Parts: sequence; structure tokens; C-alpha cells
Amino acid sequence: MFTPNSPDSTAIMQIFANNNAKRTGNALNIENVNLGLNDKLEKTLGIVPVQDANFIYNYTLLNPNVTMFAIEFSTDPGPPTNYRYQIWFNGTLTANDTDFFGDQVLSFQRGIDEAIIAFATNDSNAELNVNLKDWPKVPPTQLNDEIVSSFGATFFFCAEMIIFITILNTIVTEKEYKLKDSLVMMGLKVEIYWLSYLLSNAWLVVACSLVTCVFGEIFGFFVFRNANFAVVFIAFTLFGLAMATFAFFITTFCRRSRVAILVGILILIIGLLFQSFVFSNAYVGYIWWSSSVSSAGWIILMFLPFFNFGKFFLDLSNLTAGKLDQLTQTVIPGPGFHWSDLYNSIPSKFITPYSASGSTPVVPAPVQSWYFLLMNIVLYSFLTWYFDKVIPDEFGNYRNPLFFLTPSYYGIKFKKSADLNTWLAKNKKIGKNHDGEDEDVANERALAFDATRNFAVRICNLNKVYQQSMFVESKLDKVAVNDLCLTLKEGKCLALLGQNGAGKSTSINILSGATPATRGDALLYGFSLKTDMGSIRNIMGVCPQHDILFNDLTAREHIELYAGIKNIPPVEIEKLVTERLAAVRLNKVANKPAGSYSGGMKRRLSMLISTIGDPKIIFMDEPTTGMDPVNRRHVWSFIEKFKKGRVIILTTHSMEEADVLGDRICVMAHGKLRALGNTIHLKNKFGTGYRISLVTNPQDSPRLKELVESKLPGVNLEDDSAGALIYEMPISSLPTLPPFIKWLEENDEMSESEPGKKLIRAWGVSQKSLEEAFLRLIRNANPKGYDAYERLEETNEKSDQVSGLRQRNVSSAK
Ligand SMILES: Nc1ncnc2c1ncn2[C@@H]1O[C@H](COP(=O)(O)OP(=O)(O)OP(=O)(O)O)[C@@H](O)[C@H]1O
Repeated sequence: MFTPNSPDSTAIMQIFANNNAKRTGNALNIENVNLGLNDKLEKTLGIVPVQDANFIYNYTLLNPNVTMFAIEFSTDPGPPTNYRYQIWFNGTLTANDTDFFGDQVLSFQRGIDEAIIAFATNDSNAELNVNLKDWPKVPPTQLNDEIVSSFGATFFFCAEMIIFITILNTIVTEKEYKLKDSLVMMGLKVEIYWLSYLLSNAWLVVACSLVTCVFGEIFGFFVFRNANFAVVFIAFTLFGLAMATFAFFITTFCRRSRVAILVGILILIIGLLFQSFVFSNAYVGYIWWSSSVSSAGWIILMFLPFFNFGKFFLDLSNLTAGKLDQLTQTVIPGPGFHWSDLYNSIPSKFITPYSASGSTPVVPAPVQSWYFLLMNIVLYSFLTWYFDKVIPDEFGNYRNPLFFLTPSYYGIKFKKSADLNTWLAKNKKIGKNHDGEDEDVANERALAFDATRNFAVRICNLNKVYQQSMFVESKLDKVAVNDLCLTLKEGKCLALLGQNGAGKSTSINILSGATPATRGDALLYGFSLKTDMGSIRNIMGVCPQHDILFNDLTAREHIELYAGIKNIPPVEIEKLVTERLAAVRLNKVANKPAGSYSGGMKRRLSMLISTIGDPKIIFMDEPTTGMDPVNRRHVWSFIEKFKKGRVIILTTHSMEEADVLGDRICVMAHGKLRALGNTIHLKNKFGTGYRISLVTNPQDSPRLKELVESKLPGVNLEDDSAGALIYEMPISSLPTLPPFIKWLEENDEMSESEPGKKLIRAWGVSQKSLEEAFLRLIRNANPKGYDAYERLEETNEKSDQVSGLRQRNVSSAK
């Protein structure tokens, strides 16, 4: 547009149009259209004369972005000749609002000036050339830098969160699979467990920090290049360690890995919002230290490692990052972060005053963030140690919240251990009346309290009640072990038999220190369960019911790990590995990860682990479950040889195993001991007698039956098929057995159907199996018979499932 629509200005614009066509090839014509203020253009026009500047103003206001330039020539006649003019331009269309004096406006002005000169001098060839040249521009690589400086805290926080969530998952999974408990049961100190985690993660954190700093330098980011290397490296390392210890602390509250990961993700989201919204700019980042914000804010937030790191990174990026000058596109580098800057307050030019209060925050020196991160490391390490002890574990073990005030925690004993008589009297008192119990069981109870006898293991009135409620007793409380009394001499193996839920595993768990007894105590090689568990662990080996193995470790590494825990000298470890693995036939897979083993192989490895460190007492909960008969026999022969000079207590469902291994067999039902003795004793006492099998000609069998019944009164015929007779003889008929066997051996009777042949072709006498004795015991344990017992178990199981019972295990603190 141009104005006024006078002959002179039209002539100048015509020259301008001609020159423009010559220079650019873009033909613009003067269009004499009568443009109205509200006219919407349907096609591109050229140069349009308009009535006045007001029209230009109103038209461009009402129709934005359709006019490139307008020129308003002065109507003032002079003197001298007046060529004053004003260019209106559209910043959006010409330079997208940033380059007002850039090429297009200048070209336009040059074109108008050229036209004016030609008009004034009447020389249509008059030419005016003006070039505009910018200062050299720095290539715009600084853009990346801005991102690193502004959002570095977010990126590096996310990187750290990978380690954080991995720690949460690993530790809680180990807890879930009871790997930690297994290590502790084998004698590992909890403090060593946490220290090993701290060290292995510290190594990882240091490596990550180093790699980050080196790559930061290589890529030339200001935050790294413009700062002291040690300062950045130490800050990253402190942050990594603080996050690792924070993760340790959280694991003490989580029992399931899924919950731990959810907590990790929640912290990731909170941290991410924090880092990206708070610490991406100095305005919000430093608000915590403004006089208008309560200092309670930063005092609370300093317990979050990512808050301290965010603040430090903001300081770092303020001092190191270059600022991009929008006008000149150049980067003015920051002053840099030197070691001495750690102790200097952040210069006020980097801190934005808050307009509301007009106050400038007093931001502490960067080193304060280091101190806070160090505080986080120490605090969360301590809290991990503390809460790990006072929060009840899966088995209900926990310490008194003030455990650290008790001298016994530090191994200081003011009182001498109670002598045997006092100990026995104390534990006898808690026992209930056990009238009507089996004679052997009653004798064992008496033996357990006999101070004159020497036993390697003495269990006195051991009880375990799984309570429904933490505070009150209820009828639904489960008495898993009921006044158990047992003794065992060195060199013996005790086999605990019993139905599912009889209380075998609970007994083993109490004796191995996995779960505390509700009442009662036991002396293992003179050490009390209640007061000397630490000493017991040094002489104990445990093979838990469920394999507790590290999937990623090989059999060899497992043995090396547990041998280390048991303080076996390194020179002996190789011999131990070879011998033990060969004994249970795992030598061929010694270097394969345990995760790839079959169930039976895992079981053999678990069994083997329990024997490491030559323990004096070994607990094995169903050690051969899932093993094939060949390997089971290898394990049996290993256990048989290994028990010399030791005590082995095992639980099993295999009568054969109890028969082979058990020097003493105990049968439990409903948490109570029902019978005990060696296998022959139990078979004699509870078995249904002997089985006699005879083979004769089928035609002679009526005569043979008559003879047998006359010689063995009370005998029962169990089977009669094609001349094969099977008799069951009750124990009560035992006196008649020797003369009967003599008669069988003499075998004088002749067959009537086959002349010249003997009446009895073959015979055999066997004692009935331990299994039968066991079934009878179980039947007797329930007055309504075995079936009723099974029904009761089923109902219990169902009601447990319905009420979601896995009752809390409440017991006194250690
Ligand atoms: N943490 C617990 N909370 C509540 N009840 C429990 C708990 N642990 C075990 N019980 C109950 O205590 C009883 C004894 O269980 P235990 O595991 O000792 O039996 P078991 O003889 O080892 O059985 P199995 O042969 O099946 O291993 C069972 O009725 C069981 O349901």
C-alpha cells in the first residue's frame, strides 16, 4: 500500500515496481482498486494506492497478515524538496518477529530510495546498492547445551533411578525367596549382608558417574567442560550412593517385589516432576530459600536425595552454562565452576528476585548439597540397619525397638547363663498336663528334664502358636507345635514323620532360628535357642523345605559363597567343592547356573549347602523331595557317612527314608509327638504284625489253610489266589511264630494232589512296613479314625483359604 494517491508518489512507486521486476523478476503492478476496510482479498494484488495513513492502520489491524509493506510519503511540500517517507512493515511476514532490520525491510527501503533518486534526478538508471552483513555467527550447537543445563537434573535423576529400582527389586526378591534368611541362618551377619550390597552398588555408582562425566566432557557440554571434573564426579557419586541407601531403606518395609517396584515407580514419578518443574530454572529452583517461603520446605525436602542433587545441579548449570543471546545467536559462556565455588554463595545475578515480595533468595553455597547428600547416605544406612531389625520378618522375627540399649545386643552378659537345673526347672513349669500320652513319649519327656543325662540336643516344652490377632488369643489360633520334648545324642539322626501340617517344618524352623518359639526352649550342644542363637548358627547347617538358591550362581559359586560365610580357609575350598559335589553327583554341572537345574538337582545342592563348614548339627526339611531313586540313595549314603560326630534332624514323608536314615523316628500329629523309637520298635509297637506268604498246589490249599489256622491261632487270610495264600499275623500271636517257622523249614508235609511233591512249594515271612505303623498311628491320633482326620484337614485348608489366613506370626521379640 502507499499513500497519498498523488501523481508523484504513484510515479515513484512505478519506478520501484519497474526496478523490482528487473532485479527479482517479480512483476508488481500498481492496482487502482478501491479497497474497503472490510474487503477480504481473494487474489494477490500488487501495489495499491490508499487514501491515508489511517486507512493503513485500520486495514492492517482488521486484516492481519495480508499486507507486506505500506509506505506513507510525506505530504509536506518542503522547502527544500521533501522526500520524507515512512515504511510500515509486517514483522510476522517479513522476519517472524525476530529480525526487524533484516534483509527484506532493508531491501524494500533500498528499493524506495532508489526510486526516489531516479524520480528526483529523472534518471531511470539510477541505482542504489546497500548490503547488510551480520557479525560472524557461532554455529547453533549451543542448543543441546541448554537442554543439558536446564534438564540435566532430570536426565541424571532418571539414570540413577535405574539403579534405584534394580536395588529395590533385587533385595526384596531375595527377601521374598528367603535368600537373605538362608544366608543369615548359615551364619552371615545382617550388617555384612547390607555392607556387601552397599559396596557392590558403590562400585556401580562410581563407574556410572565416571562414565557420565567422561562422556559429558567428550561431548563438550558446558556443565562438564566448564566445571572442575572432581566436583561433578563427586556430586554424581554422592547422589548415586544416597539414592542406593534410600532404596535399601525402602526395602525394609516391602515384603513383595511387586510392591517394591510400584514404590520405585512412584518415587520416579515424584522425582521426575520435581526435577523437571522445580530445578529446570533458577526462578522456581531457588524459591525454597526466599524469605517469602517457610524454611520448613527445604528442611523437609533435604531428606530427599534428589532434592539435594537438583539444587546442586542448578548451581552447577548456572555457573557453567553459556547463555544464548537471541539477537546475535551467540553464546556467552558462564564463569565456570571451580573447586572454590563450592564454598561461595551463588552470585545474585543468577538468582531471580521474586516480584511478589521483591526479595532475592539467600541461596546456600553449593557444598551444602554435598553435606545433605552425605547426611542422606549416613541416615538411610542407619535406618536400614535399624528397621531391618525391628520390622517383623516373614517368620515373625523382630527385635525390641530399643534393642540397641540392651547390653546383650553387644554380646555383654552381666548374668551368667542359667545352670542346667535352673534352665530345666524354668522350662518344665510351662508344660501342660500330658496324661494319656504314649509311654515312649512320656519317657522321652522325663528324659528331656533329666539333668543327669548328657545330650547333644535337648528340646524342652517347645511351643508354637500362630495367633489370629496380635493382641488377643482366639479359638482360631493355630497350635503348630505343642509341648515338644525330645533328646538326641551325637552321631544320631532323628527323622520326623508326620502328615502335612503336623508341625514338622515349624519345629525345624524354631530349632534353626528361622522363627521364634512361643514358649519353651532347646539346648543345642549346650547353647540355648533363646539366648545363644548366634553361637548356634556357628555350628549349624540348614536345608530348608524350599530350595533357597541364587539362580545366577553356579553350584561351585554357592559352595564358595557359603564356605566364605563359614570362614573356611580359601585353600580348602577347592577340595571341598570337588569332594562334596562328587558325593551328590553334581560335579558335572558344577559350573552351570543353579537356575538351570532340575528340581532334584536343586534339592541336592540345598542339602549339600547345609553340610558346609562341618556343622555339628544339621536340620534338613524334606531333603530328598523330588529326587529320583538313584540319586536319593547317593544322598542317603552321604548323610549316613556325614552324621558321624554330628546330629542330624530331618523331616520326611518317605517311610523308606525314615527307615534307612533315622536312628530315632518321631511321629508327629497335630503338633504333638505321638510315638518315637527306632524303626523295629515302631513296627513292633504300632505295626499290624507279620505277613506270611505260602505257595501250594491250588487243590491242596484247603488242607494247607486248615494246617496254618491250627498252628497259628488268630491269623487272618488276606489273599487266596491260585494256590498263593497271604496271611496277616497279629503281634499278639508272636509266640506261635517260631514253632511255625520251624515247621515251615522242616517242610515234611506232602501234597495229596501231586504225589511225591511237597505240600508247601515256597514260603516267606516279613514284618509289615513302617508305613502301616505310621497310618495306624495317624488313625489313632484322631479318635474318629483316619478318614475323619483327612476330612478335618480338608475343612481346615478350605477355611484357611476362605478367610485368607496366613496368620500373623506373633511372638515375643528375640
Ligand atoms: N505362618 C503361619 N501362619 C499360620 N499358620 C501356620 C503358619 N505356618 C504354618 N502354619 C500352620 O501350622 C501347622 C503346621 O505347619 P508345618 O508347616 O509345620 O507342617 P508340616 O508338618 O511341616 O507340613 P508339611 O509336611 O506339609 O510341610 C499347619 O496347620 C500350618 O497351616
